[in-house]
Amino acid sequence: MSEEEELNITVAVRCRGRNEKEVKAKSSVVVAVPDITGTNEVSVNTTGDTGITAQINSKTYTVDRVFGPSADQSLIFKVIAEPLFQDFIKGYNCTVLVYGMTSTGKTYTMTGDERLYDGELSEGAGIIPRVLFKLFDALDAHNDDYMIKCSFIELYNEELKDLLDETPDSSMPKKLRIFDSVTNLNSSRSSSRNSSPKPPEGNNTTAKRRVRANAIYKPSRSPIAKSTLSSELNSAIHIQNLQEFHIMDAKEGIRLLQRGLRHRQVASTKMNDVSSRSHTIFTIMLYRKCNGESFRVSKMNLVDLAGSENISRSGAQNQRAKEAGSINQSLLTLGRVINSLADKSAHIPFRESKLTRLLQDSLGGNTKTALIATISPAKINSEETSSTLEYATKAKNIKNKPQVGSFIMKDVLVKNVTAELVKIRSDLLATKSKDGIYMSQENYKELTNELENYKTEVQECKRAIERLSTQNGLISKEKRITNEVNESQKLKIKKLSNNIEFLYDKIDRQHRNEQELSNVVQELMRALRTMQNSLKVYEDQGLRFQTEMERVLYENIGSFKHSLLNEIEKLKGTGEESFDIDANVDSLSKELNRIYDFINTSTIEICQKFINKVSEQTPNYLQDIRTQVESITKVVGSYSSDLMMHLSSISEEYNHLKDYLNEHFFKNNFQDALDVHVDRTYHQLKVSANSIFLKLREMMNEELETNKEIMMQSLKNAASEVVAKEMGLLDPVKQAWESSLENINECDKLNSGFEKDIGNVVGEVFQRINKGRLSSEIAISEANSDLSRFQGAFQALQSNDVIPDSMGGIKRKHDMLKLKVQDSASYIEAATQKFSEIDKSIQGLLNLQTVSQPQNESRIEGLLEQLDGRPLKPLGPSGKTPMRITQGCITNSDQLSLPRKRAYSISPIRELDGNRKASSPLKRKVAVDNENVPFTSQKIE
Ligand SMILES: Nc1ncnc2c1ncn2[C@@H]1O[C@H](COP(=O)(O)OP(=O)(O)OP(=O)(O)O)[C@@H](O)[C@H]1O
Repeated sequence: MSEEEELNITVAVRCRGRNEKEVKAKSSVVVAVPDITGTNEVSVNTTGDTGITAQINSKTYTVDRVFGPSADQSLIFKVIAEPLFQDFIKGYNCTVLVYGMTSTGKTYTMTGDERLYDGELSEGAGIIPRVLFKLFDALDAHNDDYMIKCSFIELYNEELKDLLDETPDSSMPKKLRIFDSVTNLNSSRSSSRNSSPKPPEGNNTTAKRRVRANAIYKPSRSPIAKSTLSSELNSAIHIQNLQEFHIMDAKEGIRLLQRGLRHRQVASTKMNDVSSRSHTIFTIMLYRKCNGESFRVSKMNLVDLAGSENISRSGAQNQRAKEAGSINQSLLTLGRVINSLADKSAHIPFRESKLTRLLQDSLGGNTKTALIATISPAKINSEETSSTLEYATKAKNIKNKPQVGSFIMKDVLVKNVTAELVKIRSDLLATKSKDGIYMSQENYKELTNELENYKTEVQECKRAIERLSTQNGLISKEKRITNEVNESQKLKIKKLSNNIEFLYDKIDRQHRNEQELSNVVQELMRALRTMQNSLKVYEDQGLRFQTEMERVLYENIGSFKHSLLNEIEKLKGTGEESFDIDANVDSLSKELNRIYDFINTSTIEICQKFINKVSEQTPNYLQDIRTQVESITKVVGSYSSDLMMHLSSISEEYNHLKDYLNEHFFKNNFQDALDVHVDRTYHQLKVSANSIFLKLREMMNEELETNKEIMMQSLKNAASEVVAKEMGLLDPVKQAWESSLENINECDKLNSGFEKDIGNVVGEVFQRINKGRLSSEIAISEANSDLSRFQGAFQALQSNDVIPDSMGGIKRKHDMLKLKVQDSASYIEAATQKFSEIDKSIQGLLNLQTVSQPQNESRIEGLLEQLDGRPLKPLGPSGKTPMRITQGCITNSDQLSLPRKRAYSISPIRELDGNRKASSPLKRKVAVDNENVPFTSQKIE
């Protein structure tokens, strides 16, 4: 490689396996890398898709080398660090950087396990320990003269710190300052950017001095005078006050590394338990004899950058956030520097941060540089992973012009080292001459003061320790007691928690019970409403039924009565008009049938509806039914008594008629038959009606009796009792429980009691419901059987042929009577004529009386005696002649040309003329033929 040849920065990616946190978070692997190495591509699928879409949504980055989770420390060293190391020992300045988000393995890669095991490194050792060991191995193998110095700096919050500085805390460590060196030993190779002013202490940096180091030179382990040698380097950057330590072997280098690491800023973050919060640079300076009198100077910077994480994701707060801010600020500038270098910009913003100033020579300078980007494979870090890879691929474009380092002449080197040695030796001599302790007066005083201060502090500390020990004893005792209390409280809490769980369970169950009860109550209310509606309908129907019954009965009874009265009137009249009992009897019969039908239909309908409703609804509303049925029963009772009244009034009317007929017309055996029929008919009617209503009433009563006190009331009581108890007990229990845990036990007891009660009550309710349902079912079946009995009764009533027979008999008898009445009427008519004739004769006789009174009188009397032999009765107030029909036989058949048949004697009682003497009765004897009325009166002589 020619010295002026440009060389790209080597960029490698190291992807670790998923760590514990990522596995716990079930964050999938979104980074595709080989298991160990073998490719230069890495792809990230930020969407987390799988399959083909994963490939489509993946982004691939190309770098120089990619290492997977199984790539070990030795492989990384071998592939990335060793080539640079080889260049380093050849005299090139080299830099290895690790960059990446927190917890991705930067420190692991750069330092790893730096401990020695039996003087050997472990497998986990990172680049720095490996370089140290490799370096001495290589140099010793070549048997060259060399000198090695190390420094270790940290950049934390934009402040530089010498990690190897062991200045006591009491004395202020000297501040490190960065200077751009203009005194390059090899000015022709110096960077054009190295134009900063010369550092103040750079007085020994004489240009281009060639020093031949002595091969036997063994530098002291004490730090070389500050800035003495560093100022002579051809480094572009000079750090004032930085201590550099000679090391004789790798172990010394390891110890320095460990010393520096102890001083490093670490903190625990959300993402890394031991997170490096700073950028560190471990620098190894190699002075290696190249030819004759000169030594080649080369430097190796091993840079562990702080995490490039997102502040919010790292959980950084306050100090951590500030750190993250400045870390990110430095990295941001680094990114801009990388971008500018990659884009070959005219201005490279190295001076914008200390980090970029320190790395100035490594990036785009004459250093050989490798960048290892560390990444996480997990999806949760995919954003940062992409960002890291963006950086890495950008950095890959940076070109450096690596150059072999500067030289230092052996004599200069020896002179400087000798001067240092002399100083150390004089110090040593002075120390020996003063009994092993040398110190300036000033230092001694300072130290004595410090010692006194320390003593005082120690005394104070002792007292504080004693105080604290006493306190500690007390606290320990208290702690023990508290622990015991805690334990017992924990037990109590556990117990209480169990109780609470148990109570929650109970409350849940109670809620469910409440819910069920409220559903039952709602059901009951619904059933009640339905029943009320149904009963309203029943009431209406009952009323309509009653009204209709009353109407029908009144109408029929009235019309029947009316027609009877008419007939009677007719009979009482002249007898000329015949009365039509047929029609009345027919209409009565029809009306009765209609009433029966109506009663039958209505009752069946009512009963059917009732039964349907009873069947439909739960038995719980029977109490209401009972009330309603009671009212129906009352209505029916009153209707029944009304009916009975009507029937008795009908019966009375019939009795009147019967009496009348008995008294005035029927003096024969028909009356008995008529009586029997009439009585039987009305008895039938009465019996049927009574039986209908008795049955109805019986049915209702039975219904009520059976279901009495069982259903509605008990269930209602039970339900309200349960709800009241529930509500009464639940609220206090809840409140008591919430207000105090101590009450929980009490609540528990109450709840147990309550649970028992409610169990009993609910059991009772269910028993009653079952009982009620059974009773209801029995009642329904009984009602059904009653209904069928009832229907049977109606059918029997309807198919009763006694009534029509009776009616037929009545009719026939009536016909017969009618004929007789007609006969009677004809007879009466004939008799009237006869009477007229007799009257005329009497008139004649009376006229004659004036002529021969005594004679006439005796003749009339004789005549009258011939007629009847009865005295004449005075006339009634109506002026009509009352008649009496007496069944008998005509005794004197010779006097009348009538067949010897049944005869009726008519005894008209006429009002006598005022002239006529009351004491002279007229007697007549009339013979009547049944069929014809050939009526002949005896001539009065
Ligand atoms: N490739 C790896 N193989 C095995 N363990 C690893 C690997 N990379 C990282 N680790 C482990 O992961 C943990 C975090 O790594 P490390 O501290 O090196 O991360 P970091 O990038 O330096 O984080 P920070 O920026 O916070 O300092 C450590 O316990 C380390 O041992």
